[in-house]
Amino acid sequence: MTQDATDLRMLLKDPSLLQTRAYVAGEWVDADDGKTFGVVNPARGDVIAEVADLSRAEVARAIAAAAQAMKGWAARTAKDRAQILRKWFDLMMENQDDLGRILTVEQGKPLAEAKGEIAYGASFIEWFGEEAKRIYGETIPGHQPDKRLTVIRQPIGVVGSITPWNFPNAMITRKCGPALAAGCGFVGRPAAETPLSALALAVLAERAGVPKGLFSIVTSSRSSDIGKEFCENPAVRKLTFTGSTEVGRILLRQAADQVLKCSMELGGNAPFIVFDDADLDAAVEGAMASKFRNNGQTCVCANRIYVQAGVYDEFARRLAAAVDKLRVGDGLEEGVTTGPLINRDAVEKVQDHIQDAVAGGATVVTGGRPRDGLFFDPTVVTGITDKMKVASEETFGPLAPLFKFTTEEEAIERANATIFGLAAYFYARDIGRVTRVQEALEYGIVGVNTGIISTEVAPFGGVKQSGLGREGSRHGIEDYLEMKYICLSV
Ligand SMILES: NC(=O)C1=CN([C@@H]2O[C@H](COP(=O)(O)OP(=O)(O)OC[C@H]3O[C@@H](n4cnc5c(N)ncnc54)[C@H](OP(=O)(O)O)[C@@H]3O)[C@@H](O)[C@H]2O)C=CC1
Ligand SMILES: O=C(O)[C@H](O)CS(=O)(=O)O
Repeated sequence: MTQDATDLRMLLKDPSLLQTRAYVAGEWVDADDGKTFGVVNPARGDVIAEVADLSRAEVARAIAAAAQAMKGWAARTAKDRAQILRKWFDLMMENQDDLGRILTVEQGKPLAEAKGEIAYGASFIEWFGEEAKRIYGETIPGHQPDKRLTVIRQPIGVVGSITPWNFPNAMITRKCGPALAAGCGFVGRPAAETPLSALALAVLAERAGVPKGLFSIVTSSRSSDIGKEFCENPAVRKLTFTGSTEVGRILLRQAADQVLKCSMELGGNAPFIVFDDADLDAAVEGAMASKFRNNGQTCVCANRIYVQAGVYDEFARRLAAAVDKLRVGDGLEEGVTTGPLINRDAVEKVQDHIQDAVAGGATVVTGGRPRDGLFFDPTVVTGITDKMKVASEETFGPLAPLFKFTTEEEAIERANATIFGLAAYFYARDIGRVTRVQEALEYGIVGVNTGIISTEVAPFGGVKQSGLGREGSRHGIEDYLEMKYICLSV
């Protein structure tokens, strides 16, 4: 499919938001060796920008600058830090349309969804600006007459951040929001596929008054090198990562040498269970929202859809009808609901899961084929069994595989039979069943009669091999603080 090359600057009200140099220690810089890497529009296949390709040396400078800048930043009052974060939030919302267009062009999601991510991402900056003012300590009754005991909480230090391509704005703000609110310095390395959204965030951080050097965005195609700098540089005291469990394991191994504190938001394999007492129309609506958000490219997407035998055929029929209404295309086009996948590997993974299922006897009810470029049919497949790849691997694409079950106990056992434990969903109306199932599911997040759970006010994170720690909520700032116990002898 030949289409005009994307001229992103023509799409923006404020073209200065489109930066291709890295933001290091308060300056916009090229790589020391002048190298760049290309950023591709997944909907059209054209290179939309050449971005500075940094090595460890530039990242080390960003870390040193963050360590220096955080001394003054941590000494400011919480209210002062909160006011600057609030200004950053305001600027993100004022520029929501431009930030959304940059995000759509580099990641692919439809503009309406991209603008939704900007609001979601901005909400973490707003939320943690408020939480900055609630970092309380405590006093403890002394264990001896001459002892006065207190506990204070202080910023952990410089934070290294590595984030994925599927939410190029919100995954960064879900980390830098609490980090800056706590008084930390922050060095963020965005995915090579989607650096432009991160650089636009840095433009607005500068305008909001975030001190030079405190916040850096280090763009690089050499992800492994940057990860090693974060894990080996003694000035880094915290590593926060969102991405696959496979890469999370690599980083945890590397972080062990320095006993580096880590937050890990990793892969998922979400079950979506429809019981025979469910509101079927609501269940279809929830399955559509959970499964096809970001074209299935989120870690909390329904990956396995279990339907009780009595309603299986009717649910499959209604879901296929809803899927057929989706409109696949360039996210900048009006009315498009489903963009491209991020790259060729992603297309091949979806195709592999479908071919594996059909080889095992499953039936494609609708969709099932790749289209031009990186586009793929939204797909529903019935007759899925636990032996198929889609039962144990995360598809990360627009495939809705329907498993049939008979009893509540069987559904819970099969839903929990995975190394992952991020999000799970189920639809039922019997209050006894709702109570039993929500407590029995081994997941960090459970959606009951809803397919969308993401909000800045609630703790987001997984159990088992889906991660360590929580992001968002009043808990999300804890990972950026250290607790100090002071024993004063009077
Ligand atoms: N739990 C959650 O919130 C999320 C989980 N994921 C999971 O990630 C997978 C797909 O996303 P994807 O981005 O491909 O995940 P990856 O884990 O491959 O990449 C995530 C980030 O890590 C970087 N990276 C890759 N290898 C290394 C390394 N050795 N050292 C340091 N950094 C590295 C990548 O850089 P680059 O891309 O430049 O190689 C990217 O910025 C799925 O399994 C999905 O479930 C994704 C998003 C959110
Ligand atoms: O990376 C992801 O998939 C996000 O964490 C999912 S969400 O927070 O946007 O729901």
